[in-house]
Amino acid sequence: MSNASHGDVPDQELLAEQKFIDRLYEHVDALRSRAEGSVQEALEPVGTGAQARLERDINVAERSGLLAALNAVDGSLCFGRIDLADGGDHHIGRIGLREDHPDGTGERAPILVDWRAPVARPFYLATGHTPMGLRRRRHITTHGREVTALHDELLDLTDRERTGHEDRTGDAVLLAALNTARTGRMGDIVRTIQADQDRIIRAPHRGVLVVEGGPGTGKTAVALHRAAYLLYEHRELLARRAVLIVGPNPAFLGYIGEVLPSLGETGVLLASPGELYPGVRATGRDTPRAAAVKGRAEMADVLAAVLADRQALPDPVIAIEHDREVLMLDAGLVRVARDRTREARLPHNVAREHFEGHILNTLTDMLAERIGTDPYDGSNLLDDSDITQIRDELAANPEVWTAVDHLWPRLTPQRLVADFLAEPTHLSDEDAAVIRRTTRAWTPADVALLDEAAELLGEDDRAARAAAERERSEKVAYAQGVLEVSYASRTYEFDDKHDDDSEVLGAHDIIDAERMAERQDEDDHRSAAQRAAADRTWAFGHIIVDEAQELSPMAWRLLMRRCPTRSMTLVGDPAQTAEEAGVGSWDAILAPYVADRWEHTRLAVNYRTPAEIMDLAAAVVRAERPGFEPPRSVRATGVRPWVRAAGAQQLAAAVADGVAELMPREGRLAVIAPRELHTAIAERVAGAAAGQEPDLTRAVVLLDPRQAKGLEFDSVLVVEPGAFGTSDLYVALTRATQALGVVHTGDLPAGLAP
Ligand SMILES: Nc1ncnc2c1ncn2[C@@H]1O[C@H](COP(=O)(O)OP(=O)(O)OP(=O)(O)O)[C@@H](O)[C@H]1O
Repeated sequence: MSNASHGDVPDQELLAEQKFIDRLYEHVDALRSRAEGSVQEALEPVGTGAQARLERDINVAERSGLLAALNAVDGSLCFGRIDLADGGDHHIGRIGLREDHPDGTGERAPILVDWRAPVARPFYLATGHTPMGLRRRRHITTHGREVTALHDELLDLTDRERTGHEDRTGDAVLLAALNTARTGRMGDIVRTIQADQDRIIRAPHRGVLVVEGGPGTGKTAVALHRAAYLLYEHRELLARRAVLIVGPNPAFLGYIGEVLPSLGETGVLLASPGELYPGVRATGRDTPRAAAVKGRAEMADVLAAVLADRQALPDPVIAIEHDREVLMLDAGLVRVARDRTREARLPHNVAREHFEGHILNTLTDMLAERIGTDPYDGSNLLDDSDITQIRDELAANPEVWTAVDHLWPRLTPQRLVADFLAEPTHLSDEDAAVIRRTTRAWTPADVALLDEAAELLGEDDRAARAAAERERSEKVAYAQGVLEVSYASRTYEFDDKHDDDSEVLGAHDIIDAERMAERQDEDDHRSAAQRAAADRTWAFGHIIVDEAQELSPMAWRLLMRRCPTRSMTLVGDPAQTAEEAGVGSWDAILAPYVADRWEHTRLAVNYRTPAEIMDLAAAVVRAERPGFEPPRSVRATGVRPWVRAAGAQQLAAAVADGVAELMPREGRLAVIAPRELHTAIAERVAGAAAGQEPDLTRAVVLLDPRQAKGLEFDSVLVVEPGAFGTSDLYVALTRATQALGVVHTGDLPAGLAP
């Protein structure tokens, strides 16, 4: 709330900001109604001409992109202002806006600076020691379109002017954000990005950037804001190639799903590792052991060996009847054909054509020798055209194809992996038993195997590709012409940069000629992210992986294939590793792909968990690893967490009491308990959301420790901590922003016991 008290005297500073914000919204409303009108217009039927349809597509893409961005930022458009030491100021907001210059020259002057623009950077980094040319930084708090508070920090310590809104400690806005009741959906942090976070968000590093930090250090927030920043900074490339954000499970992706739209960005694909194989929904669940076996790097070799077994040899011969002759394909002949085919080092399905050729040649030679040999001198009486005719006739014999199908079958990834999981080979008996499949459902760990299989098999689509390529080059030439027209007529002012080749969302920026040509197909109006979701071989412009410590080596192989440029941001915390399948160190993850060419950064301040709770959580880890250092909590609340014993029969009742006690007036509470207790607890805690993907926006949510990963709540009640492993317990204890209780019947783990 406003920190200035002026009695009945209107606060001039507030009034001035309100006037400015009103002007911004007038501008936005005008832009919006123009954009709405033109989307409508652009959607009007346009006849059947290719050119008309293409122009309509450009218009719809361009205008609806602008509209979506304007809608997304409504209500929190502008949140800051910087006053420069040499006069002048800039307002900072979620998007940049320009308006007509008052001098009527037709110039368009920036009135709101996008938070990602270089001009806005001092807003996040300037300090009294390093003012970066600033005199003052102002945080503007709004409720809807109304300005409700201002917080000013003087950065020029010699300046005597006061506004009446001074924030002496400089952290009032941050602390208010941290103490706000949670909604069950992660919010953006664009108003209060801290300097160490800003450096990561804007890191110019183009390769792999690893961001490590303990619970609540803002790793997820930073990763998402980095995505938004990169989309701004490299809009042309990234809008075309899309950004992929990988999170541990669909519930987590739902939790973070609103952050980027609130920053005006929608061209991003969010997916969990189980969603990365188009056409497959991984609804099954593996045991941790099975996921670990399936995730091992050796599985790549195992699958290759499994596939090699499918390139069979006759046992002992295959007899083919042809033209009253019987041709015998024996193991020796087929081995030669197989070795020659393998030498080409092509994926299995692509290599099949070679194998067919070798087998046909073998049979042709056999037959030619049999029917064409001169009985007197042993020479062959057949000429080339006879040989060709024999070959053609053999190629028309279905028995030949039955043999080829047996010896070198065409396979889909699904077939190969399903057969392997039904009867696993090339593994120890113990590992085979662990992964043998009992249901038909695919699991997230299977997805990496399917992807590996798809690589090994390849797709024999050369004929289709050649035809598509011919057609496409004609369209590209045509689309290039249309784009040139679009570039010449770029107009609108969704921009705060002065140079003209920056961030305007023009058709020329978001779509290049090739993509435009593809889009020309009447029913393909998909965005890059949508196209990427449907294409296993899509190469993303950038990949962000959250909870990166959980991914298995096989999952890394899949992700690295999706990002040939290795432009990636990986965030994680090895101390929170839950999955057996997870890789132990960044080195182990990255060495096979980028050797040591990756950067490591660390976040050390915990913005979520108050110091009192963090002390307890750290004690649990220290009991196992004495030197363990948790991140430093940015605030203390004075509220101590409590630990209570309950009788075995009273556990559910004690949980219900704990919930009543910890229930925040506003906000969310989570009960984190072993899954086998969920039914009993749900009976006592009315209205709690539960299940595989519980609705996190409900007041009370019942989770197991794995589901709690990455989430946060105002209050948390941890039940039966003795049943959790150390890292799961560490995760569970660090989810609360305000209050924590623990209820147990059994022994307490070391660190929690008094
Ligand atoms: N600069 C900031 N301003 C306001 N809130 C912040 C800031 N940085 C982080 N937060 C908040 O702190 C909380 C924790 O952030 P986040 O979930 O990104 O942490 P994390 O490192 O991913 O945690 P974990 O590893 O425990 O999942 C979130 O509510 C986030 O909005």
